[in-house]
Amino acid sequence: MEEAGRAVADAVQDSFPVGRVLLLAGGGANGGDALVAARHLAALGREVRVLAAPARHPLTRANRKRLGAVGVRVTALNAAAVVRESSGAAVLVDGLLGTGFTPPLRPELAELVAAVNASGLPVVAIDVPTGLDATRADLVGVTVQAAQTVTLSGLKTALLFGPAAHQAGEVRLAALRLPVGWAQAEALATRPTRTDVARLLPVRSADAHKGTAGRVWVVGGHPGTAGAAALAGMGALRVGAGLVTVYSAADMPLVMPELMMQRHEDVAAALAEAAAHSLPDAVCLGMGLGPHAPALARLILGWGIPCVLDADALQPELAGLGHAGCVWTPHPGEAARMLNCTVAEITRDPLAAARALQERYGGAVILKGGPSVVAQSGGLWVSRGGHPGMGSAGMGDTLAGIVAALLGQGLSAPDAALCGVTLHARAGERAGARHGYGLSASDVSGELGAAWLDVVASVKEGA
Ligand SMILES: NC(=O)C1=CN([C@@H]2O[C@H](COP(=O)(O)OP(=O)(O)OC[C@H]3O[C@@H](n4cnc5c(N)ncnc54)[C@H](OP(=O)(O)O)[C@@H]3O)[C@@H](O)[C@H]2O)[C@@H](O)CC1
Ligand SMILES: Nc1ncnc2c1ncn2[C@@H]1O[C@H](COP(=O)(O)OP(=O)(O)O)[C@@H](O)[C@H]1O
Repeated sequence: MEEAGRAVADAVQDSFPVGRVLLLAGGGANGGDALVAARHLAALGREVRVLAAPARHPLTRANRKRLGAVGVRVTALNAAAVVRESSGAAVLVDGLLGTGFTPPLRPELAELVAAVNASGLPVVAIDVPTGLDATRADLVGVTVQAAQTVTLSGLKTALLFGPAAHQAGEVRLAALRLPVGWAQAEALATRPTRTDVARLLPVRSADAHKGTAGRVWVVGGHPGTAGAAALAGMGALRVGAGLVTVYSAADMPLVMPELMMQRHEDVAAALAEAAAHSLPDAVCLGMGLGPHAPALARLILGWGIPCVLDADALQPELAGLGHAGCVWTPHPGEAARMLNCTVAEITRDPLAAARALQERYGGAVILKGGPSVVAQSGGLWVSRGGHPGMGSAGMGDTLAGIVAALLGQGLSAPDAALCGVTLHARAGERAGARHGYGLSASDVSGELGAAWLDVVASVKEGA
């Protein structure tokens, strides 16, 4: 609570350095964080006013006493007091309710939230704006509209996705060292910076050649959806795969002459024959592959080599067959199929869904969206960036090829997943700046080389 309150005080001081600060403290730990923030702000010489509910949490009670001991008076919290004290304040800190809130909001709290929103003051919310259920991307009732949210320990679903995220304003993460026993039950995520990602990207020696830069097999395409496999192949080549062979049951468009396109009546037999000769560094399968996808997925998973399972290969019957080198890349519809639930259940809490997928399927999971979530056994990462123009067919196929190429260049499944979504999103931003909503997956592929250079440059720029 001490670290949390201090982080909130620092954020207020950074973003709203002048004028009186009005702090609202509920009775739980969220209110305790507000009381600690008030003490630190007072120590910095800021004029503070504190309105607090009776403290129910023992640490909150203790921090109320400490605040009194340094001469800060605490006044009873009610809507009339919020209206009165808002006048002349420069910023309001919302420490009413945090992750302990269970909807629906009780009427006295709803009245306070209305008074906060009517105050016209910029609001800094602690952990989550009051009224948001931290584990839901949708709104569950009246909610504080924050200018900034200082969230504690990790990012929550409500701060990242859907209409809930619009209530949070700019989100700052205060990574706390939690006392032993304060394990978080909810799914929390971090959002790596581009610099973090740049440090994971493969670096080649000067004498690298096509045989050492990753041999990737793409298994996809079916009459009518042959382009999906070609797009994955393009994505793989554009992030540096040395040799990309596409195995398909359909005739494919010649999109890049560098791709080795093989059409086979019996793809499984062709793959088995090629594998008997030598296995590739990574495989990417499922894009437009059609009904044979589960059987081919079983074959390829049995090889135990790094692989990406996408589209038609994302089937519930494969649960438990994943290994540490697999990356599963569902969009919410495919995720719902894999978890046997509705799409609404996936999009209501994408962090929990990504975690459940990883636990059930193994390896790493990319739950795609804007933003995408990467789940791995050690935790959850949320990607940055992308462009709304990326809502067009074939974008996911491109991503699957990108991730396979990174696996083929030696990255682990979680690192390939994180680097893949980052490069894909950055390339999407670049292509979006040129093409707007007319963006196509091929345009994104064309920007991947420049996106890679942007990510690497971030280390110098400190982004
Ligand atoms: N864990 C961590 O890592 C850390 C957590 N930290 C902090 O702890 C916060 C979580 O604290 P928490 O559990 O005390 O809950 P919190 O959000 O203050 O709310 C509890 C109050 O809510 C009330 N209430 C509930 N439902 C309601 C409703 N429908 N309508 C109205 N009221 C309702 C309930 O009232 P009651 O039902 O008891 O009358 C109770 O008084 C977290 O967000 C973060 O700020 C940091 O300090 C450090 C690291
Ligand atoms: N608004 C957006 N912002 C960022 N990324 C997006 C957005 N819309 C779509 N994407 C990305 O585009 C891809 C779409 O994947 P998917 O639905 O599987 O496409 P397809 O099946 O057509 O290949 C995902 O990687 C997703 O994250």
